[in-house]
Amino acid sequence: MDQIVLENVTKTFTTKALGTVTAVDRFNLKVKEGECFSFLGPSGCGKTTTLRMIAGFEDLSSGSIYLGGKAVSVKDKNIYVPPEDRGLGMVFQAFAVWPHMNIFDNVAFPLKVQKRPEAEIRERVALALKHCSLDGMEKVFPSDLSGGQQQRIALARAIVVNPKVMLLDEPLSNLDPQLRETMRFEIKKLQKEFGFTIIFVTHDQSEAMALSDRMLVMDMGNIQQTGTPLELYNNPKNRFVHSFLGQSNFTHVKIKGGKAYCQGDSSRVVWDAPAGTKDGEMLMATRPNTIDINRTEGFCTKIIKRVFRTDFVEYLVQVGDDVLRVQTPHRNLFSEGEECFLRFPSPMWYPAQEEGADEERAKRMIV
Ligand SMILES: Nc1ncnc2c1ncn2[C@@H]1O[C@H](COP(=O)(O)OP(=O)(O)OP(=O)(O)O)[C@@H](O)[C@H]1O
Repeated sequence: MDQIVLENVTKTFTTKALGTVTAVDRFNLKVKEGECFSFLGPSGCGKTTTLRMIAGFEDLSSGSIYLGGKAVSVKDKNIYVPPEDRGLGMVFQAFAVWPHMNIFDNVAFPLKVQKRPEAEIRERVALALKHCSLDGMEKVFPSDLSGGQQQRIALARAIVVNPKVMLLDEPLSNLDPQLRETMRFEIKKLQKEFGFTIIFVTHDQSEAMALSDRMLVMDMGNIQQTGTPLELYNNPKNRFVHSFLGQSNFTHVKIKGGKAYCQGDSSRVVWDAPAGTKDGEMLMATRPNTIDINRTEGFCTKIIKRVFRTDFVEYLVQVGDDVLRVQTPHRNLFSEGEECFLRFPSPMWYPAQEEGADEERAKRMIV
């Protein structure tokens, strides 16, 4: 069953400084029950606004939202269900545990708002604390706890209402990298135990890749691509998605008769273009760790620079007008200035004119 459905959801904001900005533009999405789904995108692309509309904190400019098959926001029918009646758990970036309340009272708060009987509150808080490894700490105040423990209070407070949907907006961004890793694991564990559907908002690609069953990449209010982490990483449909998920090289080439020629050195073939590619300018996109650098076969060039990193060696090499990064394990090392050959197994190909898309997007947003 689809647990969360967004149909043509649009949100515009009007401010004196910027005029009207389309924060979310005709957004369509279906998230299945029990799925962990991430929104990924750069700052200002509309992730939080979308989440806030699902939560009911933000009105829609147009479109509809359904949770568990029930209409919760339908603009043209004036349907609006307030946040507390949407059956959601939420954890936000500034996780806002109340410093003047002990752990028990923090976690019990949503149930007290719902005026649940005392005995039920005690039972449910105890269960939530146990699942978040906070049992026995009921009387402790948040100020005496670490960031990770405080984050657990926020999680316990979210799961105590038995939500069908959990909205997580950059919930780990205040934590150090090791704790982030642990908390990711805790969230997945809680999801398994409680079976809720997650929408996870982040601008951290590795976090989204590690947590999600499916995810989408947004840019300037628009969904660029939706799919599993692997689909998006291996088959990014445009240059933006390619560069947002992992590291990218973009090589300017000119296609002629199925061959990709160097820009800046038009007599040299870099690689074969896919069958049927029309003549003209294109971008050949590669990941630095997929380029085969060797001493015998491929496009001949020289090492401009070599940099040692912990897990790999990075070389900078010239291909036509572009400098590419190549990353390989620490063996068969090349020296700076040494001749080398490059092979590009399965590059992606994008239109060269996509380059101007950033300005275009910016223009489109101010109407
Ligand atoms: N209350 C508001 N009034 C005016 N403009 C707003 C408001 N809230 C958001 N915006 C604008 O809407 C756009 C999307 O913002 P949003 O916070 O959804 O982005 P985001 O992807 O969550 O960014 P971040 O990762 O930085 O949190 C931005 O251009 C932002 O300036």
